[in-house]
Formats: sequence, structure tokens, C-alpha cells
Amino acid sequence: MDDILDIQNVSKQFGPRQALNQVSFKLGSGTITGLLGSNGSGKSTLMKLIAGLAWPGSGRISILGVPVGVESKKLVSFMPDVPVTESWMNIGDALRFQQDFYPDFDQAKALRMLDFMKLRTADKVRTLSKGMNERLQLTLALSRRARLYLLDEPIGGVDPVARTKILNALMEFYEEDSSILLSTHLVTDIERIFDEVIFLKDGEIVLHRPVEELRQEHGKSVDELFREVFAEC
Ligand SMILES: Nc1ncnc2c1ncn2[C@@H]1O[C@H](COP(=O)(O)OP(=O)(O)OP(=O)(O)O)[C@@H](O)[C@H]1O
Repeated sequence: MDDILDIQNVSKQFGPRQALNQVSFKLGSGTITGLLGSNGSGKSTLMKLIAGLAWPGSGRISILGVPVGVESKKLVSFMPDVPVTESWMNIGDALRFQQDFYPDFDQAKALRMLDFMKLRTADKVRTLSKGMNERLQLTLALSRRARLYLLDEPIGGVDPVARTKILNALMEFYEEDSSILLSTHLVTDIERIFDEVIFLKDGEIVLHRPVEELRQEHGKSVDELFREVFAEC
């Protein structure tokens, strides 16, 4: 299995605050990995470093052997935890904007995803509900032909029906030669889609295992384990 992502001894500090401490892991292709941690555990910081939007204090990150920089950005599609669209846009504008910005944007896939998500190109971005907006942001991120998708809290704050729809879309439109790293602290609803999970606690990895192994070994769901590990957070 080829490594899509390779992270070696990455640390990041904000003033006195150690946001990430000696983080190392690899992700193979064809995997959906949950990056799980409580508030402030360092999930968004790690995603930004992988996306090349911030720099680590120390350590190395590469995507398919390419060190993070201008070239690696062509391999990575990032859905940040804040919308990438502007309020004046309609959904059609958002698609055109994304296509201008990213040559690998697959317009036909985006239109199929919009249909699945029950969104229309004429819809105004400012009139979308939070759940609808998250469906749009996911459509924009997954419609790039990237090798690594970084999805920062794609189901944060949406109702269970919208969550199911978003997760179904992920499974339906995910390309098997790529990998997804998805951060969340809403473990119950989402654990069914993970192949592997990483628990990040106070900026350190405390567990990185295939989900099936965990279930067999501990006889517990990922959510139950998560609650044990993060009980005091
Ligand atoms: N730009 C910044 N300046 C200063 N401190 C920061 C900055 N970004 C993050 N931090 C700090 O780094 C730590 C990790 O933050 P991060 O946003 O990565 O956590 P998170 O796991 O994504 O949290 P959440 O689940 O609440 O989104 C926190 O203590 C946060 O306050």
C-alpha cells in the first residue's frame, strides 16, 4: 500500500501553548481516517500544516513523497471549518470560482454531488442553512481530483438527518485511490465510515489503529473508547 501522507515528528507551538508535540503517522491510499480529539486537541492545527497553510516549528510532512509546499497543494483538497464561499455568490458562482482556482476541479462530479445533496446552482449561498452550507462545502472539496482530502469538522453543528446525508455523500463520491482525513468530536454518528482512527490528545497521538482491530480487541465501539480516553477533557 502506497503512503499518501507521511508525518514525522511534527511539533507546533503558539507562544507558550504546545498545540502539537512530536506527531508522527502515515496514511495509506484507500482509507478514511477519523482524526478524533476534544476541543483544543490540535486537530485543525494539524490539518492546516498538512494543507500547507501554516508551518510546523519542527518535523516533516510529505504527501506522496512531496514535501508540503506549492507542489503538494495540488495533491490535497482541504475543507476548512469555515466556509470557503462568499455570501454574494450563488452555488453556480461557487463552482466557477473553484474551477478557476483549481485545474483539477471536476465540474461534472460537482453537479452530480449537488443533485445528490438536493442543492441547485441557482441557490444563493447566504440563504443556505448551516447543514446545506456544509453539504456545499463538502461538494466543493470532494469535487477536486486530489489524492488527499482533509475535512475539518464536516458535520459540526448539523442535525442527524443532515449528518446521515453528508456521510452517505462521502461514501458515494469518495475515490478509492485517495485518502480522507476527517476531524471530528462527534464520534457516534460517524464511526461507521472510518477504516482507521487517530486519537489526538493535548497535541499528542495517543492511539492510531484500524477500527476493526479496536472493536475486536476491546469489544467496544470507537465512541465508547473515545469517551474513556477523553473522559476528563
Ligand atoms: N493561531 C493561533 N494562535 C494561538 N493559539 C492557537 C492558534 N491556533 C490554535 N491555537 C491553539 O492551539 C491549540 C489547538 O487548537 P486547534 O484549533 O488545533 O484544536 P482543535 O482540536 O481543532 O479544536 P476544536 O475541536 O475546538 O476545533 C488550542 O489550545 C488553541 O487555542
